[in-house]
Amino acid sequence: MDIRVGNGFDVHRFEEGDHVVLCGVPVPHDKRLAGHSDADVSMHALTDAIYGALSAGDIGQHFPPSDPQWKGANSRIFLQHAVALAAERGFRVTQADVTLICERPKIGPHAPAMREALAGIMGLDPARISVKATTSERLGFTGREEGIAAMATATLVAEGGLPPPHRRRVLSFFGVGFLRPAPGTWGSLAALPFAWILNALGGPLFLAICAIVLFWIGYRLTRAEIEGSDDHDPSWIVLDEVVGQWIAVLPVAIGAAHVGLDPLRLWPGIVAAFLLFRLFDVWKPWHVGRADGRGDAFGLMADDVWAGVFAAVIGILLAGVSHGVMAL
Ligand SMILES: Nc1ccn([C@@H]2O[C@H](COP(=O)(O)O)[C@@H](O)[C@H]2O)c(=O)n1
Ligand SMILES: C[C@@]1(CO)OP(=O)(O)OP(=O)(O)OC[C@H]1O
Repeated sequence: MDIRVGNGFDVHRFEEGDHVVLCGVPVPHDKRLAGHSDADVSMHALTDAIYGALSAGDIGQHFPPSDPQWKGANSRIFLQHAVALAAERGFRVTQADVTLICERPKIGPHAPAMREALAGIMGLDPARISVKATTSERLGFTGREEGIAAMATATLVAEGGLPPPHRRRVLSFFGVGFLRPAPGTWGSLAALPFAWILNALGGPLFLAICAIVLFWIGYRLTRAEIEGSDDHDPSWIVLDEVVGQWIAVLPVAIGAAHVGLDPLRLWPGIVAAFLLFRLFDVWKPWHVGRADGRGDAFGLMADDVWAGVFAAVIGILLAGVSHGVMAL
């Protein structure tokens, strides 16, 4: 694990105006901050803290004040760029601490909204963001209310393993999870041809082993993906549906192997495994709901395992009824 810490500092002077923008939140004031952009001094300090942790220069190098396209720009553009650059290099911002230095306006009442705003921009849990303020005891330029200074610290963590873009490719089953509507259903559908290929390659036991390995991969990658995020069950993660669907279809593969047929010949069984798995995954009865309720990476993967197991058991019962009782 690679942990980096960066700091940032910025100052903007006051000019005539009626509000300031701090951490993305408009705060009523009898002056405004002057700058080439929206002069969000706190967001600039935080952006620089992230660039600092990455040893990636500073905000002025990425967004030169001489460039007219940044005139009046919303500073979230700068912060988002820094977070994206971190992700590109395999880092996730896990914590940020911002201190504003000014006599006025009072920051305390706006701090919760500021934390929320930064969290939204950075895709981070607000609990991992701090916004605080101090006066400078009327000393210096901040004490004379000529401007606002801000300092910030950011912690970045690279987990090792797959960098985030590749991780997302795997977790979304190579983009299937981004199909809309019903990404889980698309994930289940996409799982079926791969189940057929794996079964053709090594039989039902090989398919079962692949499901176990994929569960472990999905768990590790999901844990890395949702750690520090407030979304603990992103809908685009469908690797769990792939594992569940493979489990659901296992009895069909075993049955086909038993009678020496291609599983495709048992297509009603495959359709039943698909529909039953979707039913249990959406309905979330008993263990499925309990696993889902854990709200962690293990639960995200395990609820589909249970849905797959339920679908497999009901599938076996239905097969028993149709072949045994009804002699179809
Ligand atoms: N612009 C500011 C400045 C300060 N605060 C809050 O007031 C507390 C006391 O400030 P000191 O400079 O005397 O330490 C400070 O801890 C902040 O909570 C503020 O909200 N806005
Ligand atoms: C943000 C940029 C963007 O043009 O301009 P300013 O709003 O003036 O902010 P500052 O922190 O002085 O400098 C960085 C610039 O890159």
